[in-house]
Amino acid sequence: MTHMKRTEDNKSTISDKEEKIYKVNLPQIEEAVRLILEAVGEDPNREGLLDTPKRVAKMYEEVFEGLHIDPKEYFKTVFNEEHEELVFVKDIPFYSICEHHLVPFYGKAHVAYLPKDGKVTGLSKLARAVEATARRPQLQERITSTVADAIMEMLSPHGAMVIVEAEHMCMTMRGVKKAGAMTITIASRGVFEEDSVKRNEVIALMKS
Ligand SMILES: Nc1nc2c(ncn2[C@@H]2O[C@H](COP(=O)(O)OP(=O)(O)OP(=O)(O)O)[C@@H](O)[C@H]2O)c(=O)[nH]1
Ligand SMILES: [Zn+2]
Repeated sequence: MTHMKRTEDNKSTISDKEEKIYKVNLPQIEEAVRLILEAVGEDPNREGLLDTPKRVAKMYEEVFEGLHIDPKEYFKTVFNEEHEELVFVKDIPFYSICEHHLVPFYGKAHVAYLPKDGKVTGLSKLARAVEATARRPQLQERITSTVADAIMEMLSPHGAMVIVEAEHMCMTMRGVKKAGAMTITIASRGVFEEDSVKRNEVIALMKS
């Protein structure tokens, strides 16, 4: 017989995190933005720019809110469900900020794992882990491996596989200027690392 059980204490951990007021130094960001505007030759006191430092500070608070969340926490939500075949959430949209240039990179993440010993997490938690990991100064490779490693550590599955495909604005609007170039990164753990058939099954589903 199968049954689903939610771990109550874990649920409250997530809620606490989500309701947290992020401690970001907004005035310091505002001052920095005023300095940048001055430095590029703008007048931060002209009407159109007066509220810009405030807006940018709030934007950074939002896009970097993942700095205050440990994605592993989400995988404390575990259902005891005897399912030992593939679970795959694909096409999870995400937006992140490249840590080299502080401009966006964005695309889709695909997260698969093969549960073991009845440890199945909530589907939304896979997407939440991507979101929390993306919302900080990042590298695409690090988003990919962080999510895969968090699943492995918290759920001890047979394996986990994360594929991220993204376009980097630092390669599009500046520098090499190659609009449309997509970067694909893969992290394969456990059986997905060892077994190319299993890996290819995920890749085929991703493309379907
Ligand atoms: N591996 C990796 N590199 C990234 C990522 N985002 C941006 N980059 C790269 O980081 C590199 C930084 O290179 P640098 O030579 O230090 O900086 P740069 O002079 O601005 O480089 P260009 O972008 O080539 O003009 C560039 O090649 C970017 O394309 C990422 O998520 N992963
Ligand atoms: Zn960059």
